[in-house]
Amino acid sequence: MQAAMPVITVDGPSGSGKGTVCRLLAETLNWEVLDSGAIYRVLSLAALHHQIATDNEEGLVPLAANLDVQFSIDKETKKSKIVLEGEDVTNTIRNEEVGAAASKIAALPRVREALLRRQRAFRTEVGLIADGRDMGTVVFPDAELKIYLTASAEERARRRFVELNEKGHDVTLSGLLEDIKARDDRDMNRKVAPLVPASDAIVVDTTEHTAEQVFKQVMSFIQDAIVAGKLPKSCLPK
Ligand SMILES: Nc1ncnc2c1ncn2[C@@H]1O[C@H](COP(=O)(O)OP(=O)(O)O)[C@@H](O)[C@H]1O
Ligand SMILES: Nc1ccn([C@H]2C[C@H](O)[C@@H](COP(=O)(O)OP(=O)(O)O)O2)c(=O)n1
Repeated sequence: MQAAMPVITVDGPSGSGKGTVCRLLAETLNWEVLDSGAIYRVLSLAALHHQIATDNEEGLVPLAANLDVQFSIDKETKKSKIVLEGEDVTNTIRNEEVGAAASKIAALPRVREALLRRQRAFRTEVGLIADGRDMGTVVFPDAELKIYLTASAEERARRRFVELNEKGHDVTLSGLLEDIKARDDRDMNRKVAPLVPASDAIVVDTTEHTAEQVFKQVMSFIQDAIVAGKLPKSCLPK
């Protein structure tokens, strides 16, 4: 039987820089990315389309189990594309309302259970960078390297403000800070798979660091894992 491919997990709260670091890592190592948050976001949009409330666990479980979603990478732009029930939802799922609804749905134990197999199926021919909240604790507890990114809520709200402003969204810094705190509270205090660093995760506070600095630091952890024999040397580019 073929050995399971290596996994690097990157967990942390909203705006801590997970997506940015995961994209850079995937490009450098030429590995696949699992954006697990996008799965929860897509499910919350599907629930909206099918008029299923975010607390209706009975209704959400079959929707999660049969979610008609495709993740792909556009060959020309190299950007990821997400299609739900035939509709391109790549941008729609990124707004804060969908994020908040995703966080509510994500608190339901049977919904999480229904999405487990779909997430684990991302571990295929090459290595996997897994981005989320419970990648190191629940989905890939045997991952070769686990990173937990964090930053102050104020800095994370500031980052989102800059990002959404650039995209032309009408948002306020105080509103985003409130949203981020509410989401942290829900994600960290739910009963199943709460957002916590795995006991064997390396915690990195990114508040005072640029994305480039954080990426370099994570690359140094990869080097350490190679020296320790946890990751194969072949995972680094020639
Ligand atoms: N270390 C950093 N310093 C400043 N801005 C950052 C940093 N890391 C990411 N960003 C920016 O902050 C925003 C949120 O980052 P993102 O990677 O989407 O976070 P997450 O996936 O954890 O929610 C993006 O606009 C990104 O460009
Ligand atoms: N592995 C995961 C990923 C996301 N979630 C939930 C909780 C999060 O608030 C929402 C949205 O996650 P997402 O990673 O897209 O959010 P951010 O980009 O970090 O703002 O989904 C989860 O419970 N478990």
